[in-house]
Amino acid sequence: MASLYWPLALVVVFLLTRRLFVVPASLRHLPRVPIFPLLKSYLSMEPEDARIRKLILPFANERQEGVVLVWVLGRWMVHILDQQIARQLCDDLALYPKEKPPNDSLLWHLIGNSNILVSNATQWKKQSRLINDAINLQMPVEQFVALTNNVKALLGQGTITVRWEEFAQRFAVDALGSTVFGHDFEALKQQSMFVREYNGVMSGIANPVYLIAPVLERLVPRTTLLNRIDTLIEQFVALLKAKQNSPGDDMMSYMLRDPDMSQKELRDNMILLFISGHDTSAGALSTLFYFLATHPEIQRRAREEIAAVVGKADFTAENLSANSLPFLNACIRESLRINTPISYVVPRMSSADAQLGKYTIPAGTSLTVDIYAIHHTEAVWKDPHVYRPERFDTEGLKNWVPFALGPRQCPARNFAMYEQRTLAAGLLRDYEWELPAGSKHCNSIQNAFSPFALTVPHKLHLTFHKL
Ligand code: HEM
Repeated sequence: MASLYWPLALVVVFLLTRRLFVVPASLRHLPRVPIFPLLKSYLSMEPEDARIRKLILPFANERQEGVVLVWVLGRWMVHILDQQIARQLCDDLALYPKEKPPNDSLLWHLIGNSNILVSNATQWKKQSRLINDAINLQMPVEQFVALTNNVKALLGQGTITVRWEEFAQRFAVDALGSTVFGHDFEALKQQSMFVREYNGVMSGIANPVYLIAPVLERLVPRTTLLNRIDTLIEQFVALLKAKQNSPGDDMMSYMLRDPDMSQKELRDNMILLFISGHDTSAGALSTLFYFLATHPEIQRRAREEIAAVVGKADFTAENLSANSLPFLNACIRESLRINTPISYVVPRMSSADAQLGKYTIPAGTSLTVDIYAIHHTEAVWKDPHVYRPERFDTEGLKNWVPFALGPRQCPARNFAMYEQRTLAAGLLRDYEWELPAGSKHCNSIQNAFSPFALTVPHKLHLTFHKL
Protein backbone atom coordinates (compact mmCIF):
# COMPACT_ATOMS: atom_id res chain seq x y z
CA MET A 1 0.00 0.00 0.00
CA ALA A 2 2.80 2.37 1.04
CA SER A 3 4.38 1.92 -2.39
CA LEU A 4 1.35 3.73 -3.88
CA TYR A 5 1.88 6.91 -1.85
CA TRP A 6 4.72 8.36 -3.93
CA PRO A 7 3.09 7.87 -7.35
CA LEU A 8 -0.16 9.28 -5.94
CA ALA A 9 1.61 12.26 -4.42
CA LEU A 10 3.35 12.89 -7.76
CA VAL A 11 0.03 12.79 -9.60
CA VAL A 12 -1.45 15.32 -7.12
CA VAL A 13 1.58 17.63 -7.54
CA PHE A 14 1.39 17.27 -11.32
CA LEU A 15 -2.34 18.10 -11.40
CA LEU A 16 -1.89 21.05 -9.04
CA THR A 17 1.02 22.45 -11.07
CA ARG A 18 -0.95 21.99 -14.27
CA ARG A 19 -3.94 23.78 -12.79
CA LEU A 20 -1.78 26.62 -11.53
CA PHE A 21 0.44 27.26 -14.52
CA VAL A 22 -0.90 25.82 -17.79
CA VAL A 23 -2.82 28.21 -20.04
CA PRO A 24 -6.29 26.90 -20.93
CA ALA A 25 -6.51 26.05 -24.65
CA SER A 26 -9.33 28.57 -25.15
CA LEU A 27 -7.02 31.46 -24.17
CA ARG A 28 -3.88 30.51 -26.08
CA HIS A 29 -4.65 32.87 -28.96
CA LEU A 30 -4.19 35.91 -26.67
CA PRO A 31 -0.78 37.62 -26.32
CA ARG A 32 0.69 36.21 -23.10
CA VAL A 33 3.13 37.91 -20.72
CA PRO A 34 5.94 35.39 -19.91
CA ILE A 35 5.06 33.52 -16.71
CA PHE A 36 8.43 33.00 -14.96
CA PRO A 37 9.29 36.67 -14.44
CA LEU A 38 5.73 37.13 -13.10
CA LEU A 39 6.09 34.20 -10.70
CA LYS A 40 9.46 35.51 -9.51
CA SER A 41 7.97 38.97 -9.05
CA TYR A 42 5.14 37.61 -6.87
CA LEU A 43 7.40 35.39 -4.78
CA SER A 44 9.79 38.29 -4.15
CA MET A 45 6.73 40.35 -3.08
CA GLU A 46 7.33 43.08 -5.64
CA PRO A 47 4.67 45.82 -5.54
CA GLU A 48 2.02 45.78 -8.25
CA ASP A 49 3.12 49.05 -9.91
CA ALA A 50 6.65 47.69 -10.42
CA ARG A 51 5.31 44.46 -11.90
CA ILE A 52 3.09 46.33 -14.37
CA ARG A 53 5.84 48.83 -15.25
CA LYS A 54 8.56 46.24 -15.78
CA LEU A 55 6.71 43.23 -17.17
CA ILE A 56 3.22 44.00 -18.43
CA LEU A 57 3.50 47.47 -20.01
CA PRO A 58 6.68 46.85 -22.05
CA PHE A 59 5.31 43.54 -23.31
CA ALA A 60 2.03 45.17 -24.44
CA ASN A 61 3.67 48.33 -25.81
CA GLU A 62 6.23 46.45 -27.92
CA ARG A 63 3.44 44.50 -29.59
CA GLN A 64 0.94 47.40 -29.56
CA GLU A 65 -1.64 45.25 -27.78
CA GLY A 66 -4.56 46.69 -25.80
CA VAL A 67 -5.21 43.35 -24.11
CA VAL A 68 -2.74 40.81 -22.69
CA LEU A 69 -3.02 37.56 -20.77
CA VAL A 70 -1.34 37.70 -17.36
CA TRP A 71 -0.68 35.00 -14.76
CA VAL A 72 -2.06 36.43 -11.52
CA LEU A 73 -1.51 34.46 -8.35
CA GLY A 74 -2.27 31.00 -9.70
CA ARG A 75 -4.63 31.80 -12.55
CA TRP A 76 -4.77 33.46 -15.96
CA MET A 77 -6.44 36.81 -16.30
CA VAL A 78 -6.97 39.18 -19.22
CA HIS A 79 -5.54 42.65 -18.45
CA ILE A 80 -7.07 45.50 -20.43
CA LEU A 81 -4.67 48.38 -21.09
CA ASP A 82 -6.79 50.34 -23.53
CA GLN A 83 -9.34 52.86 -22.25
CA GLN A 84 -11.88 52.22 -25.02
CA ILE A 85 -11.83 48.47 -24.51
CA ALA A 86 -12.02 49.03 -20.74
CA ARG A 87 -15.13 51.14 -21.24
CA GLN A 88 -16.71 48.45 -23.41
CA LEU A 89 -16.12 45.95 -20.58
CA CYS A 90 -17.31 48.18 -17.74
CA ASP A 91 -20.47 49.35 -19.53
CA ASP A 92 -21.84 45.86 -20.18
CA LEU A 93 -22.80 44.56 -16.73
CA ALA A 94 -24.73 41.56 -18.10
CA LEU A 95 -21.98 40.24 -20.36
CA TYR A 96 -19.18 40.99 -17.87
CA PRO A 97 -20.53 40.58 -14.31
CA LYS A 98 -18.18 40.59 -11.31
CA GLU A 99 -16.43 37.26 -10.84
CA LYS A 100 -17.45 35.20 -7.80
CA PRO A 101 -14.76 35.61 -5.10
CA PRO A 102 -12.59 32.51 -4.55
CA ASN A 103 -13.96 30.22 -1.81
CA ASP A 104 -10.83 29.58 0.24
CA SER A 105 -9.39 33.10 0.23
CA LEU A 106 -9.16 34.61 3.72
CA LEU A 107 -9.55 38.10 2.27
CA TRP A 108 -13.03 37.21 1.10
CA HIS A 109 -13.72 35.45 4.40
CA LEU A 110 -13.17 38.87 5.98
CA ILE A 111 -15.03 40.98 3.40
CA GLY A 112 -17.86 38.54 2.69
CA ASN A 113 -19.60 38.04 -0.63
CA SER A 114 -22.86 39.95 -0.17
CA ASN A 115 -21.54 43.46 -0.65
CA ILE A 116 -21.77 46.04 -3.42
CA LEU A 117 -18.24 45.31 -4.69
CA VAL A 118 -18.88 41.71 -5.70
CA SER A 119 -22.66 41.42 -6.03
CA ASN A 120 -24.35 41.46 -9.44
CA ALA A 121 -27.70 42.09 -11.11
CA THR A 122 -30.63 43.07 -8.84
CA GLN A 123 -28.68 42.67 -5.59
CA TRP A 124 -26.02 45.08 -6.87
CA LYS A 125 -28.65 47.54 -8.18
CA LYS A 126 -30.38 47.66 -4.80
CA GLN A 127 -27.12 48.16 -2.87
CA SER A 128 -25.70 50.61 -5.39
CA ARG A 129 -28.79 52.84 -5.19
CA LEU A 130 -28.70 52.82 -1.39
CA ILE A 131 -24.93 53.42 -1.03
CA ASN A 132 -24.93 56.17 -3.67
CA ASP A 133 -27.80 57.90 -1.84
CA ALA A 134 -26.03 57.48 1.52
CA ILE A 135 -22.74 58.90 0.21
CA ASN A 136 -24.43 61.81 -1.50
CA LEU A 137 -26.53 62.87 1.52
CA GLN A 138 -24.07 65.67 2.23
CA MET A 139 -20.38 66.45 1.72
CA PRO A 140 -18.86 66.12 5.21
CA VAL A 141 -16.35 68.96 4.80
CA GLU A 142 -16.72 70.05 8.45
CA GLN A 143 -15.61 66.62 9.65
CA PHE A 144 -12.64 66.64 7.23
CA VAL A 145 -11.64 70.09 8.53
CA ALA A 146 -11.90 68.96 12.18
CA LEU A 147 -9.71 65.93 11.45
CA THR A 148 -7.21 68.11 9.59
CA ASN A 149 -6.92 70.14 12.80
CA ASN A 150 -6.20 66.90 14.69
CA VAL A 151 -3.36 66.16 12.24
CA LYS A 152 -1.99 69.68 12.79
CA ALA A 153 -2.08 69.16 16.56
CA LEU A 154 0.07 66.06 16.10
CA LEU A 155 2.53 67.84 13.79
CA GLY A 156 2.94 70.65 16.34
CA GLN A 157 4.56 74.07 16.08
CA GLY A 158 8.13 73.31 15.06
CA THR A 159 9.84 70.79 12.79
CA ILE A 160 8.92 67.13 12.95
CA THR A 161 9.61 64.01 10.86
CA VAL A 162 6.76 61.46 10.73
CA ARG A 163 5.88 58.18 9.03
CA TRP A 164 3.46 59.92 6.69
CA GLU A 165 1.68 56.87 5.25
CA GLU A 166 0.71 55.94 8.82
CA PHE A 167 -0.65 59.45 9.46
CA ALA A 168 -2.56 59.27 6.18
CA GLN A 169 -4.07 55.94 7.17
CA ARG A 170 -5.07 57.22 10.63
CA PHE A 171 -6.65 60.33 9.06
CA ALA A 172 -8.53 58.21 6.49
CA VAL A 173 -9.82 55.79 9.16
CA ASP A 174 -11.12 58.65 11.29
CA ALA A 175 -12.64 60.33 8.23
CA LEU A 176 -14.54 57.15 7.49
CA GLY A 177 -15.42 56.66 11.15
CA SER A 178 -16.98 60.07 11.55
CA THR A 179 -18.78 60.22 8.20
CA VAL A 180 -19.74 56.67 7.28
CA PHE A 181 -19.99 54.88 10.63
CA GLY A 182 -20.74 57.66 13.10
CA HIS A 183 -18.09 56.06 15.28
CA ASP A 184 -14.83 57.49 16.60
CA PHE A 185 -12.03 54.99 15.90
CA GLU A 186 -9.68 57.49 17.64
CA ALA A 187 -7.00 56.55 15.13
CA LEU A 188 -5.47 60.04 15.21
CA LYS A 189 -5.68 60.46 18.97
CA GLN A 190 -3.89 57.27 19.91
CA GLN A 191 -2.31 54.19 18.38
CA SER A 192 -5.68 52.60 17.68
CA MET A 193 -5.77 48.90 18.59
CA PHE A 194 -8.39 48.45 15.92
CA VAL A 195 -6.11 49.82 13.18
CA ARG A 196 -3.15 47.80 14.45
CA GLU A 197 -5.21 44.61 14.47
CA TYR A 198 -6.59 45.35 11.00
CA ASN A 199 -3.06 45.92 9.62
CA GLY A 200 -1.82 42.71 11.29
CA VAL A 201 -4.65 40.67 9.80
CA MET A 202 -4.14 42.14 6.31
CA SER A 203 -0.43 41.40 6.33
CA GLY A 204 -1.16 37.81 7.46
CA ILE A 205 -3.64 37.37 4.61
CA ALA A 206 -0.99 38.69 2.18
CA ASN A 207 1.29 35.63 2.51
CA PRO A 208 2.14 35.01 -1.19
CA VAL A 209 2.31 31.21 -0.89
CA TYR A 210 -1.29 31.06 0.33
CA LEU A 211 -2.34 33.61 -2.26
CA ILE A 212 -0.93 31.54 -5.10
CA ALA A 213 -2.53 28.33 -3.77
CA PRO A 214 -5.57 29.29 -1.63
CA VAL A 215 -6.38 25.58 -1.34
CA LEU A 216 -3.58 25.49 1.29
CA GLU A 217 -5.97 27.32 3.63
CA ARG A 218 -7.83 24.00 3.79
CA LEU A 219 -4.81 21.67 3.68
CA VAL A 220 -2.63 23.61 6.17
CA PRO A 221 -5.13 25.91 7.93
CA ARG A 222 -3.85 29.07 9.62
CA THR A 223 -6.02 28.79 12.70
CA THR A 224 -4.54 31.71 14.62
CA LEU A 225 -5.00 34.06 11.68
CA LEU A 226 -8.52 32.79 11.08
CA ASN A 227 -9.40 33.44 14.73
CA ARG A 228 -8.00 36.97 14.49
CA ILE A 229 -10.11 37.62 11.38
CA ASP A 230 -13.22 36.29 13.12
CA THR A 231 -12.56 38.54 16.12
CA LEU A 232 -12.25 41.53 13.79
CA ILE A 233 -15.53 40.60 12.10
CA GLU A 234 -17.16 40.36 15.55
CA GLN A 235 -15.98 43.90 16.28
CA PHE A 236 -17.69 45.12 13.12
CA VAL A 237 -20.85 43.22 14.05
CA ALA A 238 -20.78 44.84 17.53
CA LEU A 239 -20.44 48.24 15.86
CA LEU A 240 -23.40 47.46 13.64
CA LYS A 241 -25.55 46.39 16.61
CA ALA A 242 -24.62 49.57 18.51
CA LYS A 243 -25.66 51.60 15.47
CA GLN A 244 -28.95 49.73 15.21
CA ASN A 245 -29.67 50.53 18.87
CA SER A 246 -28.63 54.12 18.63
CA PRO A 247 -28.71 55.48 15.05
CA GLY A 248 -27.16 58.83 14.12
CA ASP A 249 -26.97 61.01 11.00
CA ASP A 250 -24.14 58.98 9.43
CA MET A 251 -24.28 56.93 6.22
CA MET A 252 -24.52 53.58 8.02
CA SER A 253 -27.60 54.70 9.98
CA TYR A 254 -29.16 55.77 6.68
CA MET A 255 -28.48 52.31 5.22
CA LEU A 256 -29.85 50.58 8.34
CA ARG A 257 -33.24 52.15 7.73
CA ASP A 258 -33.63 50.22 4.45
CA PRO A 259 -35.95 47.24 5.09
CA ASP A 260 -34.60 45.37 2.04
CA MET A 261 -31.08 44.98 3.43
CA SER A 262 -30.38 41.72 5.28
CA GLN A 263 -28.08 41.58 8.33
CA LYS A 264 -25.46 39.79 6.20
CA GLU A 265 -25.60 42.47 3.51
CA LEU A 266 -25.28 45.22 6.12
CA ARG A 267 -22.32 43.50 7.78
CA ASP A 268 -20.51 42.76 4.51
CA ASN A 269 -21.03 46.30 3.23
CA MET A 270 -19.83 47.77 6.51
CA ILE A 271 -16.55 45.84 6.26
CA LEU A 272 -16.26 46.59 2.55
CA LEU A 273 -16.78 50.32 3.12
CA PHE A 274 -14.15 50.28 5.85
CA ILE A 275 -11.58 48.65 3.57
CA SER A 276 -12.42 50.33 0.26
CA GLY A 277 -12.95 53.68 1.94
CA HIS A 278 -9.71 54.06 3.87
CA ASP A 279 -6.89 52.06 2.23
CA THR A 280 -7.50 53.85 -1.07
CA SER A 281 -7.63 57.32 0.48
CA ALA A 282 -4.57 56.60 2.63
CA GLY A 283 -2.58 55.58 -0.46
CA ALA A 284 -3.80 58.63 -2.38
CA LEU A 285 -2.94 61.06 0.44
CA SER A 286 0.49 59.52 0.99
CA THR A 287 1.28 59.81 -2.71
CA LEU A 288 0.01 63.40 -3.00
CA PHE A 289 2.16 64.59 -0.09
CA TYR A 290 5.16 62.72 -1.49
CA PHE A 291 4.92 64.47 -4.87
CA LEU A 292 4.42 67.87 -3.26
CA ALA A 293 7.49 67.17 -1.10
CA THR A 294 9.64 66.24 -4.09
CA HIS A 295 8.39 69.15 -6.22
CA PRO A 296 8.86 72.26 -4.01
CA GLU A 297 7.94 74.60 -6.86
CA ILE A 298 4.58 72.86 -7.31
CA GLN A 299 4.05 72.84 -3.52
CA ARG A 300 4.69 76.60 -3.44
CA ARG A 301 2.23 77.22 -6.30
CA ALA A 302 -0.49 75.17 -4.59
CA ARG A 303 0.10 77.14 -1.34
CA GLU A 304 -0.16 80.43 -3.23
CA GLU A 305 -3.46 79.33 -4.76
CA ILE A 306 -4.88 78.66 -1.27
CA ALA A 307 -3.62 82.01 0.02
CA ALA A 308 -5.26 83.78 -2.92
CA VAL A 309 -8.59 81.91 -2.83
CA VAL A 310 -9.14 81.16 0.88
CA GLY A 311 -6.71 83.48 2.66
CA LYS A 312 -7.18 83.14 6.41
CA ALA A 313 -10.92 82.38 6.13
CA ASP A 314 -12.51 79.15 7.37
CA PHE A 315 -12.52 76.28 4.91
CA THR A 316 -15.95 75.52 3.40
CA ALA A 317 -17.37 73.16 0.79
CA GLU A 318 -17.36 76.12 -1.58
CA ASN A 319 -13.79 77.37 -1.19
CA LEU A 320 -12.49 73.77 -1.21
CA SER A 321 -14.31 72.81 -4.42
CA ALA A 322 -12.45 71.70 -7.55
CA ASN A 323 -13.49 74.94 -9.30
CA SER A 324 -12.14 77.11 -6.48
CA LEU A 325 -8.77 75.32 -6.28
CA PRO A 326 -8.06 74.14 -9.85
CA PHE A 327 -4.27 73.83 -9.41
CA LEU A 328 -4.47 71.81 -6.19
CA ASN A 329 -7.13 69.66 -7.85
CA ALA A 330 -4.78 69.05 -10.81
CA CYS A 331 -2.00 68.06 -8.34
CA ILE A 332 -4.37 65.47 -6.83
CA ARG A 333 -5.43 64.21 -10.26
CA GLU A 334 -1.81 63.83 -11.27
CA SER A 335 -0.87 61.89 -8.13
CA LEU A 336 -3.91 59.61 -8.64
CA ARG A 337 -2.71 59.04 -12.20
CA ILE A 338 0.95 58.43 -11.55
CA ASN A 339 0.64 56.24 -8.44
CA THR A 340 -2.87 54.88 -8.94
CA PRO A 341 -4.35 53.79 -5.54
CA ILE A 342 -6.04 50.71 -7.08
CA SER A 343 -3.83 49.21 -9.79
CA TYR A 344 -6.57 47.08 -11.31
CA VAL A 345 -10.25 46.44 -10.65
CA VAL A 346 -11.96 43.38 -9.18
CA PRO A 347 -12.13 40.83 -12.03
CA ARG A 348 -15.14 40.42 -14.25
CA MET A 349 -16.08 37.06 -15.79
CA SER A 350 -17.39 36.88 -19.37
CA SER A 351 -20.82 35.22 -19.19
CA ALA A 352 -20.78 34.25 -22.91
CA ASP A 353 -18.35 34.25 -25.85
CA ALA A 354 -17.60 37.89 -26.60
CA GLN A 355 -15.61 40.31 -28.73
CA LEU A 356 -13.59 43.08 -27.04
CA GLY A 357 -12.07 45.33 -29.69
CA LYS A 358 -10.21 42.92 -32.00
CA TYR A 359 -9.92 40.23 -29.30
CA THR A 360 -12.14 37.17 -29.04
CA ILE A 361 -12.93 36.35 -25.43
CA PRO A 362 -14.40 32.94 -24.60
CA ALA A 363 -17.14 32.54 -21.97
CA GLY A 364 -15.82 32.06 -18.44
CA THR A 365 -12.70 34.26 -18.86
CA SER A 366 -11.45 36.45 -15.99
CA LEU A 367 -10.88 40.04 -17.09
CA THR A 368 -9.65 43.16 -15.34
CA VAL A 369 -9.04 46.81 -16.21
CA ASP A 370 -5.37 47.59 -15.62
CA ILE A 371 -5.77 51.18 -14.40
CA TYR A 372 -2.06 51.65 -13.69
CA ALA A 373 -1.20 50.60 -17.26
CA ILE A 374 -3.87 52.88 -18.79
CA HIS A 375 -2.33 55.75 -16.77
CA HIS A 376 1.17 55.05 -18.09
CA THR A 377 0.65 54.28 -21.77
CA GLU A 378 3.12 56.35 -23.78
CA ALA A 379 0.82 56.62 -26.79
CA VAL A 380 -1.67 58.49 -24.58
CA TRP A 381 0.36 60.39 -21.96
CA LYS A 382 3.44 62.50 -22.71
CA ASP A 383 6.28 61.39 -20.37
CA PRO A 384 3.89 59.25 -18.30
CA HIS A 385 6.35 58.78 -15.42
CA VAL A 386 6.85 62.53 -14.92
CA TYR A 387 4.73 64.34 -12.28
CA ARG A 388 3.22 67.32 -14.12
CA PRO A 389 -0.17 68.61 -12.88
CA GLU A 390 -0.35 71.11 -15.76
CA ARG A 391 -0.73 68.21 -18.21
CA PHE A 392 -4.49 68.25 -17.53
CA ASP A 393 -4.72 71.66 -19.26
CA THR A 394 -3.99 69.95 -22.58
CA GLU A 395 -4.18 66.17 -22.13
CA GLY A 396 -7.76 64.89 -21.95
CA LEU A 397 -9.34 63.33 -18.88
CA LYS A 398 -10.70 60.48 -21.01
CA ASN A 399 -7.79 58.24 -20.03
CA TRP A 400 -7.76 59.31 -16.38
CA VAL A 401 -9.63 56.48 -14.63
CA PRO A 402 -8.45 56.11 -10.98
CA PHE A 403 -12.06 55.59 -9.89
CA ALA A 404 -12.71 53.08 -12.74
CA LEU A 405 -15.38 53.60 -15.41
CA GLY A 406 -19.03 52.91 -16.16
CA PRO A 407 -21.92 52.22 -13.79
CA ARG A 408 -19.67 50.45 -11.24
CA GLN A 409 -17.11 53.20 -10.88
CA CYS A 410 -16.40 54.47 -7.37
CA PRO A 411 -19.53 56.04 -5.85
CA ALA A 412 -17.34 58.06 -3.44
CA ARG A 413 -15.10 59.83 -5.96
CA ASN A 414 -16.34 63.30 -5.03
CA PHE A 415 -16.06 62.44 -1.32
CA ALA A 416 -12.47 61.21 -1.86
CA MET A 417 -11.44 64.30 -3.84
CA TYR A 418 -12.86 66.63 -1.14
CA GLU A 419 -11.11 64.60 1.56
CA GLN A 420 -7.77 65.07 -0.19
CA ARG A 421 -8.28 68.75 -0.99
CA THR A 422 -9.22 69.47 2.65
CA LEU A 423 -6.18 67.83 4.24
CA ALA A 424 -3.81 69.19 1.58
CA ALA A 425 -5.18 72.74 1.75
CA GLY A 426 -5.16 72.71 5.56
CA LEU A 427 -1.53 71.62 5.75
CA LEU A 428 -0.32 73.72 2.83
CA ARG A 429 -1.56 76.83 4.63
CA ASP A 430 0.42 76.08 7.80
CA TYR A 431 3.35 73.83 6.86
CA GLU A 432 6.07 73.19 4.34
CA TRP A 433 7.31 69.66 3.95
CA GLU A 434 10.13 67.72 2.31
CA LEU A 435 11.72 64.29 2.15
CA PRO A 436 14.31 63.87 4.91
CA ALA A 437 17.95 63.31 3.83
CA GLY A 438 18.69 59.69 2.95
CA SER A 439 15.02 58.81 2.24
CA LYS A 440 14.58 55.55 0.34
CA HIS A 441 12.09 57.49 -1.84
CA CYS A 442 14.70 60.03 -3.06
CA ASN A 443 14.82 58.72 -6.63
CA SER A 444 11.25 57.47 -6.98
CA ILE A 445 8.28 56.50 -4.86
CA GLN A 446 8.55 52.99 -3.36
CA ASN A 447 5.28 51.20 -2.68
CA ALA A 448 4.59 48.36 -0.28
CA PHE A 449 3.66 44.88 -1.53
CA SER A 450 -0.11 44.44 -1.71
CA PRO A 451 -1.79 41.35 -3.15
CA PHE A 452 -5.05 43.31 -3.35
CA ALA A 453 -3.86 45.72 -6.05
CA LEU A 454 -3.71 48.56 -3.50
CA THR A 455 -0.93 51.14 -3.77
CA VAL A 456 0.49 52.54 -0.54
CA PRO A 457 4.02 54.00 -0.27
CA HIS A 458 6.27 51.98 2.03
CA LYS A 459 7.82 53.65 5.10
CA LEU A 460 7.42 57.17 3.73
CA HIS A 461 8.99 59.64 6.18
CA LEU A 462 8.28 63.33 5.61
CA THR A 463 9.67 66.33 7.50
CA PHE A 464 7.15 69.09 8.26
CA HIS A 465 8.16 72.67 9.15
CA LYS A 466 5.56 74.98 10.70
CA LEU A 467 5.32 78.23 8.73
C1 HEM B 1 -8.84 58.02 -3.64
C2 HEM B 1 -9.74 57.21 -3.11
C3 HEM B 1 -10.47 56.14 -3.86
C4 HEM B 1 -10.17 55.51 -5.04
C5 HEM B 1 -8.96 55.75 -5.95
C6 HEM B 1 -11.23 54.56 -5.30
C7 HEM B 1 -11.26 53.74 -6.41
C8 HEM B 1 -12.28 52.84 -6.68
C9 HEM B 1 -12.32 51.97 -7.82
C10 HEM B 1 -11.24 51.87 -8.89
C11 HEM B 1 -13.47 51.25 -7.76
C12 HEM B 1 -13.95 50.20 -8.73
C13 HEM B 1 -13.58 48.85 -8.18
C14 HEM B 1 -13.97 47.69 -9.03
O1 HEM B 1 -14.83 47.77 -9.90
O2 HEM B 1 -13.37 46.67 -8.81
C15 HEM B 1 -14.15 51.65 -6.55
C16 HEM B 1 -15.35 51.13 -6.13
C17 HEM B 1 -15.93 51.43 -4.92
N1 HEM B 1 -15.49 52.38 -4.02
FE1 HEM B 1 -13.90 53.58 -4.20
N2 HEM B 1 -12.14 54.63 -4.29
C18 HEM B 1 -11.72 55.58 -3.39
C19 HEM B 1 -12.35 55.95 -2.23
C20 HEM B 1 -13.52 55.40 -1.75
C21 HEM B 1 -14.18 55.79 -0.53
C22 HEM B 1 -13.69 56.88 0.41
C23 HEM B 1 -15.28 54.98 -0.41
C24 HEM B 1 -16.34 54.97 0.68
C25 HEM B 1 -16.62 55.97 1.46
C26 HEM B 1 -15.32 54.11 -1.57
C27 HEM B 1 -16.30 53.17 -1.82
C28 HEM B 1 -16.37 52.38 -2.96
C29 HEM B 1 -17.43 51.40 -3.19
C30 HEM B 1 -18.61 51.11 -2.28
C31 HEM B 1 -17.15 50.80 -4.44
C32 HEM B 1 -17.95 49.70 -5.16
C33 HEM B 1 -18.85 50.27 -6.25
C34 HEM B 1 -19.62 49.23 -7.05
O3 HEM B 1 -19.15 48.10 -7.24
O4 HEM B 1 -20.71 49.57 -7.52
N3 HEM B 1 -14.24 54.40 -2.36
N4 HEM B 1 -13.41 52.63 -5.91
